[in-house]
Amino acid sequence: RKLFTTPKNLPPGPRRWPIVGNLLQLTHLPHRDMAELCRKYGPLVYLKLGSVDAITTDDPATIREILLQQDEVFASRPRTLAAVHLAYGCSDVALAPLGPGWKRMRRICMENLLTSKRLDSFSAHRASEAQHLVQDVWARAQNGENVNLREVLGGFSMNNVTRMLLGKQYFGCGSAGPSEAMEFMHITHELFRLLGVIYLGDYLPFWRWVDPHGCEEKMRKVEKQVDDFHTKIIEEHRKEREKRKVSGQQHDGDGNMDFVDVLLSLPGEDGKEHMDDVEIKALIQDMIAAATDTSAVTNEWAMTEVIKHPHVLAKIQEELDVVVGPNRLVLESDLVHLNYLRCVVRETFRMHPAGPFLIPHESLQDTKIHGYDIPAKTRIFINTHGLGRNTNIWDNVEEFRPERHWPTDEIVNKIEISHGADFKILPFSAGKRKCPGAPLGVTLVLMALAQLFHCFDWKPPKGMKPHDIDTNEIYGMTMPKAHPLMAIAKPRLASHLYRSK
Ligand code: HEM
Repeated sequence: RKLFTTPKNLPPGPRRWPIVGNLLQLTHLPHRDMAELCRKYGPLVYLKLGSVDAITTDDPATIREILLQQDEVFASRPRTLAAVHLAYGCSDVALAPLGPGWKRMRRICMENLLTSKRLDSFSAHRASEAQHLVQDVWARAQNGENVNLREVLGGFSMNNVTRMLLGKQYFGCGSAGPSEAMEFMHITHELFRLLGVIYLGDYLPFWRWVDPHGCEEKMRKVEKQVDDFHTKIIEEHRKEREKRKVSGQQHDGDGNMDFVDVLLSLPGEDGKEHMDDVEIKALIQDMIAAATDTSAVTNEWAMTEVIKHPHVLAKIQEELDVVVGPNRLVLESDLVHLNYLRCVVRETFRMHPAGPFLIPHESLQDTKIHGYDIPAKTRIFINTHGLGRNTNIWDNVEEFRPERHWPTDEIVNKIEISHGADFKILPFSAGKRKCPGAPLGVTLVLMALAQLFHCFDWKPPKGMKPHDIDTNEIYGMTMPKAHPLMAIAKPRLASHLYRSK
């Protein structure tokens, strides 16, 4: 067939081996390998991963071309085995291919779950979780313990998300109970891990039949556990609704409804009275996966960099002392005024983006970028980690310097924490697939950081200097720090503020 087809003018890239293509050139940190390839071959690089065509880029103009100019072509998702097993056959939002199914599920999210009105209705929950975070760290600080920031920040994100989605708190005084919390944590961790794995069976069809590490078997096991968990949650909610109906009790408005309640009350497709359980489960599953890990990972990185740079901590606290003062805790309404902290978050996203490759996109048809041929079904690795360290657009890329985001030429109203018109950072992506939870994500990140820096001084554990703290990462769907961040917290406000309800 090769003799009769016109050879494709593919983007430049490394030499490929038969069958495996470039798969063996990728290490356990593929975002770093791909950034290296962009340095060598240019802003757009072609790779053959087994039988799959792939391109990668860390260049703002090329990213804009893919996510905005050619959004229709590149906004689909590959049907990976993890997506099939762990996202209800790709019937969710995040891993669904572009099409009417994705469009409908995304609209349900945008119009019913992630509206500002709905998010506002959970502000009291968020305030109580912020208070709980402060009390938790305070208790640990009183005992002179090192604080495991991964644990406390993970608990904060998880509780916020599960209270909003499922009406349950998993950690702390009102929690659902230790065994249920452990079960939930275990399932979600395993799910994240499997979603992040580059599974060879997706690239080399024969590998799937051999599956020497039993990867697909593990996916099936987690698929079943997740489904049992969601079935239980839906049944509990149905029973509650039934009880309320029998006792004639009403929700006061829909302000008290968690996401499962909302989804149970929505009509289904084609005139059905209700949405299917599978659709509800897929959406809930998506929201838990998309919201918890991203915000917790970002917070741990921000804390890491700030504790490594004491002068940054001092500047954040200076701002907090002016905006909030020493006599109360931070409120959500303060967050828009914390511009230096907002620069810290932008700088964190530059150096440690939560999704190093966003969620991989896939092209729907043959197209061209910069004159090169891009075949249909090409997998797109937009390298946000490489973008933040691209020396063509950033100076001193390894230096954590929030000031670089402070505008020089205008009066600062509010520092935006998104990609910005120049596409130099891309924490929430852009175009059709951009993150629909960005406002909530930004609030969760800013709130946790503002509370922790306002209430406490932070130092590395005894015997360590700030610059000893490591910043190694682990690759996955999200990219956490390799080792949990431990630090010493010293309260800096009057003690009654830590105890108040
Ligand atoms: C700091 C927090 C967060 C970060 C950094 C983040 C980042 C991202 C990124 C990079 C994507 C992939 C976009 C693409 O593939 O082009 C994404 C997708 C998504 N995010 Fe977020 N996110 C965060 C919080 C949230 C929250 C709180 C929710 C919902 C409650 C959420 C829901 C989603 C969904 C549903 C998608 C899939 C969108 C689609 O495929 O159409 N995210 N997010």
